[in-house]
Amino acid sequence: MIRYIKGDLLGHIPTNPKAVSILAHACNCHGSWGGGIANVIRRKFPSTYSPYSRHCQDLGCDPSKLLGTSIVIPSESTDSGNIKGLPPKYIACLFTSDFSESSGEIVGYTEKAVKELLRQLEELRSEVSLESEPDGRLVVNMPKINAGIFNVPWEKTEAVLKKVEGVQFNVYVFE
Ligand SMILES: Nc1ncnc2c1ncn2[C@@H]1O[C@H](COP(=O)(O)OP(=O)(O)OC[C@H]2O[C@H](OP(=O)(O)O)[C@H](O)[C@@H]2O)[C@@H](O)[C@H]1O
Repeated sequence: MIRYIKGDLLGHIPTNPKAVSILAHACNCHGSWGGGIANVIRRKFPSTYSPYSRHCQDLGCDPSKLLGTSIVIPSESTDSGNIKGLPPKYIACLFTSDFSESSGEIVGYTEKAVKELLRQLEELRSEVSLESEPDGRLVVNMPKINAGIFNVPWEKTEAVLKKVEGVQFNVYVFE
């Protein structure tokens, strides 16, 4: 299920103030958050950049080992992107492209990475109170992933996200 919310993803506040919010974004395999929302996340949640970058280096920045996978990185409470009184946000990295993939390939990797993310979150929720809907479905907050620097028409990514069950996607639309 997709819910569109007008506004800045970084300003997301969960309905339950005790819940940990997941902010997901599309990542490359080079270990760089240079532009777009990745650069904003790097500035707002600096504690999450090294774990992302190290993860890429550890796998030799090898697209064949990274594309279609995801990692979840808890931010530090000292990161300026965290909101006072709320638990530190967790940043989810979806490895969807390495700049040489076609739109179709990016969409395929997006589906795999999102499903892997959900598997990780289902395990994590036994230890951490993750943001969820009243019916228990996990909530994943994201921008229109792939629709900027990765240059994939949003409708293609949207079609894939619509097929994923058991999760509520909050897609923030930055005006
Ligand atoms: N605060 C905000 N709240 C809500 N929505 C926001 C927003 N700020 C921007 N948007 C929108 O969010 C969509 C995605 O646009 P982006 O271009 O960011 O990401 P993308 O997924 O296409 O591409 C990933 C590569 O971008 C970087 O590349 P570099 O490092 O520079 O090489 C990464 O590292 C990857 O490699 C566009 O609709 C933006 O309008």
